[in-house]
Amino acid sequence: MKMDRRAAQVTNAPGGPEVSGEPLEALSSRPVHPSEPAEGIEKMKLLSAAQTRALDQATIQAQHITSTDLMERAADAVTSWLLDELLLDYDTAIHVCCGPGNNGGDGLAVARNLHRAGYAVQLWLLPAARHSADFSHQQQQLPAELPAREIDPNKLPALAAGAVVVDALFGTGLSRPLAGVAAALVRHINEAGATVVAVDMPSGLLADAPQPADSAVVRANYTLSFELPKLAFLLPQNAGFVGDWQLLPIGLDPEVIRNTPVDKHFVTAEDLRGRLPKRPKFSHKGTFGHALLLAGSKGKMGAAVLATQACLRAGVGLITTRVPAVGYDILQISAPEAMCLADSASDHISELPELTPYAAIGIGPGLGQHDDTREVLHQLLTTATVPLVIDADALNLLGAHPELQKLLPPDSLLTPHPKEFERLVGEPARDDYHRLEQLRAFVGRTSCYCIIKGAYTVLAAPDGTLYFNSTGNPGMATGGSGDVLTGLLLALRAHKNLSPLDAALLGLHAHGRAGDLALPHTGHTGLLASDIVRFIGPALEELMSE
Ligand SMILES: NC(=O)C1=CN([C@@H]2O[C@H](COP(=O)(O)OP(=O)(O)OC[C@H]3O[C@@H](n4cnc5c(N)ncnc54)[C@H](OP(=O)(O)O)[C@@H]3O)[C@@H](O)[C@H]2O)[C@@H](O)CC1
Ligand SMILES: Nc1ncnc2c1ncn2[C@@H]1O[C@H](COP(=O)(O)OP(=O)(O)O)[C@@H](O)[C@H]1O
Ligand SMILES: [K+]
Repeated sequence: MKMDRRAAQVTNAPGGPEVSGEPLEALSSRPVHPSEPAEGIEKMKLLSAAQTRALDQATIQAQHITSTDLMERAADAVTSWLLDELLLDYDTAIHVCCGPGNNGGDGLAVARNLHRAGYAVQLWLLPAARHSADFSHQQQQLPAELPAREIDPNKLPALAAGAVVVDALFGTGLSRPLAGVAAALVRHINEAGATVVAVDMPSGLLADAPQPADSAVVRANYTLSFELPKLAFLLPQNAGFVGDWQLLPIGLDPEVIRNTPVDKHFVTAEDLRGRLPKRPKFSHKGTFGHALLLAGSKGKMGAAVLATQACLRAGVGLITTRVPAVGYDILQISAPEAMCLADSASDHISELPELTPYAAIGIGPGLGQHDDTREVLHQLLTTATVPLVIDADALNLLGAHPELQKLLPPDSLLTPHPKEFERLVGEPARDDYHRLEQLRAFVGRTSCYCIIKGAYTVLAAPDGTLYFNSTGNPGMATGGSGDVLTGLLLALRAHKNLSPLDAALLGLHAHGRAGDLALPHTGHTGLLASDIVRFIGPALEELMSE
């Protein structure tokens, strides 16, 4: 079976265990009402560990197969990946470490497959009082020439740096932090310098909740998960455990997946393709809306320029950009397609223009936090009747003056990075899971859409449903990328045939995709925000209806 090429990859950002918190599932049962999400955004649901186990069982029933059959599919997929992607040599030492449950059962079947194919497998079992039925079945299938040795805590296996370790200790059945021999073995694996491939989950990592700070968790180079990603893979704090993650299809039942209610999605190109209306033959600039952008201050005019250019490249009909007087020439020269309204103040924006002509309004990039500008934001929040996109210093002003948050028109779209989000809610997050709860509470309180930017930017809809973006790359971690996103989102919010949710999802996807399309021309290091602007057009074209 071949690897699913849809899989995204995690950057190897510094990651590590952080402080523990209340499990996300427990917290999320409070304010959130898992609802059917936007029609059709369902290709990659993020299931809880319990839902994943239920899906395995439901697949077994629906397809009239045994749990062993499903395990064999999983083991075949892992074996093929190891052979095709890791390009194992026959003399590479492969250590398969198995726990007592079905994750261990997967490992036993992988070890058997590799042994039969002629590879140098050593099989290690964690001592346990009980084993799952499928584990025991797999153990009986082992050929006599493949001995399974029990791990001796006083003599842990010697793992050479060039070896491959297949971590099949624990998967979705992890019920508590690892201790004793399991924890010792995990720490031993982490120190060995071998290539570590985790089956389904890095052992010790929970699928959907944080574990205590000092827990033993496998630090995998690769995590091979089945069919659907897990929430844990998308959070920066777990990057050092998960490594590059890949999804291997094992034929889990699509009907059951469709009927499983979730409140978290991993949004793929497949979900969004065709959602951007094609430009009609007889369209004119009025068809695509007139956007107003309030941006820039002395020394930060680049933000206004990038957001304006991005808005234009994202197909807005017209854009007018309000800038301080100092920015007038700069904007007119660098974005000749835009109209420019200069403020009477030289260095900051001090007056709100007449709002009647506009279909959507963006505010924030390079704005500064002058008192006059705060007053402009206040007036905007109280008078605007069209969609708002709020970014950067406009968010910082909302954080510094929380009373303004009560004025946010419903369905506004806020675009903070984690630090801006912290200022907005006025409290640091304990960890990435807690931050998601803060995000859900914020959108619930304000009836707005809000994202938190990052490698997997997450969008929260007012009902608390979370949508993780799947595009983008670390080259985009560069000044101005966020300004480009604001301009792009503004254009899509000005589009009269897009819902607020579709505009946000399309914008996030196209932004990351534009960064991905720029990459072959620039490399990660040389990628600039203006390169993202250049590829917005092609990125949006991929999402356009026929
Ligand atoms: N279902 C299917 O058909 C398919 C499932 N698949 C595979 O199954 C995996 C899930 O298997 P699973 O449910 O058996 O759980 P698993 O992760 O092996 O661990 C459970 C065992 O560990 C124990 N245990 C838990 N925490 C512990 C701790 N901290 N320290 C020590 N022990 C601990 C726990 O014992 P208990 O909690 O009862 O004490 C129990 O014995 C999944 O990730 C995928 O790889 C695939 O083959 C596809 C088909
Ligand atoms: N490692 C990464 N992978 C994918 N996208 C990234 C990564 N780092 C940053 N980005 C994207 O780049 C943008 C950065 O935004 P922001 O932090 O506001 O930058 P700035 O304030 O400089 O404009 C966000 O859209 C974010 O999702
Ligand atoms: K594992």
